[in-house]
Amino acid sequence: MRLTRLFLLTTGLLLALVSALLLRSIWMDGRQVAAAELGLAAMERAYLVMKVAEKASAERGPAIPVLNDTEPADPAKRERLQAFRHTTDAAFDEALTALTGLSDAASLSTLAQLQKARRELAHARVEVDRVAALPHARRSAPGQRLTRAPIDLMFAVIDTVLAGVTTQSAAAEAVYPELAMPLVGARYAAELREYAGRLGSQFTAPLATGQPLGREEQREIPLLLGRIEQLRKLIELQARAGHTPAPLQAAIAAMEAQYFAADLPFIEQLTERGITGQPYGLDSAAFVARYVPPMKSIVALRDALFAAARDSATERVAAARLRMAINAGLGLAVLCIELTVFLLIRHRVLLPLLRSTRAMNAVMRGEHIQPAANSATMLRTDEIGDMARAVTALQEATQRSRALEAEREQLIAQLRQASDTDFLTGLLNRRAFSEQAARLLAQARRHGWPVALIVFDMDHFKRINDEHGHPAGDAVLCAAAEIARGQVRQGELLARHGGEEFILLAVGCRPDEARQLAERLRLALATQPVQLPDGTPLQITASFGLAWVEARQPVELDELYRNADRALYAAKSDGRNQVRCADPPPQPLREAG
Ligand SMILES: Nc1nc2c(ncn2[C@@H]2O[C@H](COP(=O)(O)OP(=O)(O)OP(=O)(O)O)[C@@H](O)[C@H]2O)c(=O)[nH]1
Repeated sequence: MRLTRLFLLTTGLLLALVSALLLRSIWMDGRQVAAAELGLAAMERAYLVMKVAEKASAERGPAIPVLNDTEPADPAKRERLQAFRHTTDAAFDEALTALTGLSDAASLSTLAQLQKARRELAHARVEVDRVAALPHARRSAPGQRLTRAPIDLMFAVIDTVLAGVTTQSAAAEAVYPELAMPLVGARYAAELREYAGRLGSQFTAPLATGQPLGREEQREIPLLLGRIEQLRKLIELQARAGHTPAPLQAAIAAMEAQYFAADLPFIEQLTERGITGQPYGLDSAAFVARYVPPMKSIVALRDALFAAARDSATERVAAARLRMAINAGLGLAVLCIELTVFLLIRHRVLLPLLRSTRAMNAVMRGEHIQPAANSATMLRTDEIGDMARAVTALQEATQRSRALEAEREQLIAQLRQASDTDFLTGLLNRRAFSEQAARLLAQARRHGWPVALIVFDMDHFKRINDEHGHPAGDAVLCAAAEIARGQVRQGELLARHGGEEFILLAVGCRPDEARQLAERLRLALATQPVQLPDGTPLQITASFGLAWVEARQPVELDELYRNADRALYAAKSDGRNQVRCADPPPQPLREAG
């Protein structure tokens, strides 16, 4: 597997793994935060239900005077009861609103319990109103105890509400088991407040009628006192479990001082009088004013216990959120670092490697690539920089060596051309002609082509030299070569054979075509005056000797040349400026030029 692919694969896997771990951590933290928030919300709802219990319990206070009212009825007592009923209804409404729409089992169960309690309360209120509407003599008739039944109904309401408190706070305790102590303590305090109220309720009717305590009250009071003492111990136990915050300690001390140290001895005195038939020494209103206010210390303790639990739960929610934020932050940081490392390795190692590999491949293919002498990679001081510099040096060395090689090739080609070329006319020289002619003749032999050889020599050239100077003779030779070159076709080999003699080999040229070619050459030379270096035009002529072999005949260059030379000699001898053929026997073809 290629390194880049392997790197991409491992980085991708690593990224996926870290992302998965990060998501899992966030998901788990999120669940903890959600659970903590749910627990806190359950705790708040438990508190709302406790408030319902408190308000419904408090409603008994003004109900008893109404039930024991004499004729004519006191409207103030009824108004006071009505005001308490409104307060209870508001507490019910608030708790029911908080519970409505929730789908967890605890909330559904609490909602059902509260709805049941509200129905029971409505029934108890109907009973209170019905009994209160009866004549006083009937209500207060000894042994009737008609006023007791509606109050018992109201007691039952509180039992139902407290069951709801238990359900709801159990939901919070499930999330915060370590907060069970203060939560249970708060529940006990709510219960204590209820039993303290019930204890007081035992006296309001006897005090209102001035009668001693009945059998029922005498049986109920010790039971209530026992339950109250039991709850007192339980609360103390719950509150003192673990660290007890200062506000909680103060609330316990206040309850002990106000209710247990002052209110309960007062109740014991009243009980003693009620049993022995002594006068109570106060009416029911004075009793309420004396007994009820210290009970607020129990409610205060309940609130302090609940506040301790709530503060602790709020701290836990905040801690869970902080943990989630830290985990998410750390995870994101790891992701960012990994991405940065990935990009750094890719940018600083892999890409320079790829570029260097491409450059090396280009060097091997012989492509020209401009070395990036000033690139950022070249300026680096690390190993990649060393590698890039080495690759660039190699590129430069290779290019230098290529340039030298090309120069050498060019030089060789120039030398070869110079060695093949006649320096004066630029035509092939005799040596090169011999080499190339040998190849052409071999080709002609293979294919059985006819071959013609024309040798021509400038007429009276010595005279030109003598009359116009050697440079003029050179110029005439150059001009003659140029004129001859103009008549030659592709595949025909023209050369300066030496001195003022030229030679032309035509392969695949039949004898008649060869004759026409020689004649065309002769005519061209004879009809185009040559410009001497001093500007003087000069008419020149040349004599031609032609030799050939027919198609599929054996052919040798030397023999052909000898025959052509003989024909040339004949042309010279016959007066020059003419073409003579070697075979068949030379015949004059001369036409006046
Ligand atoms: N300017 C010049 N003259 C050359 C060159 N090569 C040979 N010659 C001269 O060419 C002349 C040849 O003269 P000859 O062989 O007598 O022939 P010719 O004068 O042309 O007379 P015919 O061939 O019989 O017509 C000599 O004077 C050579 O010096 C050359 O490269 N340049």
